[in-house]
Amino acid sequence: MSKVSSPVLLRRILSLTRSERRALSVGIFFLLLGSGMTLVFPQALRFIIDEALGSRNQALIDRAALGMIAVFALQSSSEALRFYFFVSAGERIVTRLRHDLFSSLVSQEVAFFDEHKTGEITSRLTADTQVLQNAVSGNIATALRSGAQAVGGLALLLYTSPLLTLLMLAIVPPVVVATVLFGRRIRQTSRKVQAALAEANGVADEVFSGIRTVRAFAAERHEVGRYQHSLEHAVELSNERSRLSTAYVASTSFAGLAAASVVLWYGSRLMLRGEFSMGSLTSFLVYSVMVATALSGLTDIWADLMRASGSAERVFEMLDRQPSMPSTGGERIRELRGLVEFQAVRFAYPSRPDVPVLQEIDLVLQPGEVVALVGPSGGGKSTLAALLARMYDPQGGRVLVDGKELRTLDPEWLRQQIGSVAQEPMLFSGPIADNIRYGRADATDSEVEAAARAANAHEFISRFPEGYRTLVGERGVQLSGGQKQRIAIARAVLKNPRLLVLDEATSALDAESEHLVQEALERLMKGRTTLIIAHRLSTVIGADRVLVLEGGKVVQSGDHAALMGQEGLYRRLVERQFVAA
Ligand SMILES: Nc1ncnc2c1ncn2[C@@H]1O[C@H](COP(=O)(O)OP(=O)(O)OP(=O)(O)O)[C@@H](O)[C@H]1O
Repeated sequence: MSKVSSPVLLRRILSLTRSERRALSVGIFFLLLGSGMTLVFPQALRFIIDEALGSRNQALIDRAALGMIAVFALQSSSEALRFYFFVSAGERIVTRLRHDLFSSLVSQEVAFFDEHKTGEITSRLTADTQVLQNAVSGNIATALRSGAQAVGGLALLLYTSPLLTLLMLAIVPPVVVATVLFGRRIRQTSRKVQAALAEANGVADEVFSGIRTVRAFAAERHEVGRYQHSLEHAVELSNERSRLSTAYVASTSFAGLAAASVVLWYGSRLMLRGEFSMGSLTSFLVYSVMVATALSGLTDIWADLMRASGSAERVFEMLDRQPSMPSTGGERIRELRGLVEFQAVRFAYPSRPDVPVLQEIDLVLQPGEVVALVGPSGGGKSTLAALLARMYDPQGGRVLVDGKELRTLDPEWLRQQIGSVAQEPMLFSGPIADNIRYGRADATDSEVEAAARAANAHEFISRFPEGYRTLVGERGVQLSGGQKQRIAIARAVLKNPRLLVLDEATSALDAESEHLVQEALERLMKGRTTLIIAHRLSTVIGADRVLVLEGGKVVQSGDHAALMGQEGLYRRLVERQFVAA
């Protein structure tokens, strides 16, 4: 489960702070000042008891009290400043971390997203990084302060009485053993807790994005149950973690306070024998409680850091993950003609490697040719289209454009050459114009409008009071299916690609809408090499060639008329499926 050792992880967590060295140095300065002031306090106490009370001198008592107030004022303001510098640095660190993590996530190959739920991924981005932020801004600061107090306190203890100090230090070895034993288990459990929380997040995310389906099936109670179940798992694990942490913290803090009691006992005997003054014993005790508290604070923080390490492991794992498919780099073809070839292509989805989806596909699309894919559901049509856009790499055979294998081409460039219109186009929240511009951010307003006209979208857009500035919500819910399709077509028009991958909507549009979409698509396909997953008779009739895909193989190919002339799947499909079209 945990592959990295704690020191390596801690070093990596610490390395995050490098960019904030200045702010943190200032924070550490105030931290040391504050801790120093805390250490001065017992000295003042000793002074009051031994000197001022001893000599019954009122003026000395007044001076000592004033001095103490000054010490505390300095200590509190240093603490406040320390807090401010550490927390603000922590915010900046985690912001940068989230940015880097997000960049790494979005550049992962598509197959990665098949294997991970979106909720799980966003949980890494938010929950895990939050735990890290707490570690960086809170725990490290407190650890430094406790460390400074422990070291300073010990030095003063040694100075006051080496013998009592050694007595006190007898607790160190058992505490170290407990730290090592508990630390490891806490970290492992923590990792599991974060994973379980991510799982629960995944469920929530799925339900929210599919809320219409949930509502339609009145499945709210079922989903609440599912969420509850995954939460319970997280709670179980986090209870286990709490048990471990509390047992650890309680036993170590008991050890510390027990040691202080032993010191009190032995110190009192020394005082009775006249070897120790009252003030020294008091200050010694305060120092030992201080050191014990600091040490138990340190163990507390250690437990917290181990928790953070569980999250850190997950975050760093993701941050370091190299996508199996690069997103840039490679050759660019100067004047793309649009010749597409599939040569003996074999493919299975990486998430289900033993289920072959495409088998020995051989296919040539001449520049400008429109090829329609038809076939029974699950036959592999969408998969074939996805391979052309290089969403995945085939396990066998090659896909080429203009004679160059896709793997050798710059993926970013390749995707600029491909326009795609999905069955349910995805619109991003923002103005309509920005959505059309998605494929070409530098397009001018008049270019956007021209594209919308070509896509038969201009008219309905200009009917909105705000025209092209109309906002579409998340997933563009307030637009109809046909309108979304036309926005997606406008996007493709604006991009002006050589290659097109189209997925016709299966859902029936009303006749008017249907006609507008169809017309826009025809305009878009003109002169471009097009692979279209066809659901309408008019599309297959208009295509230069039709391929019938069944069980991942091309079982028939030819134009509509030729295929209708043959006994076979195509004719059956047309008679059955397209009858109504
Ligand atoms: N992301 C994925 N991960 C794993 N398997 C997948 C994935 N997408 C599709 N499949 C599987 O691959 C096979 C082919 O699916 P594909 O979507 O290519 O078929 P299709 O012919 O386009 O079907 P439809 O007409 O219903 O859209 C199916 O068995 C499907 O279960």
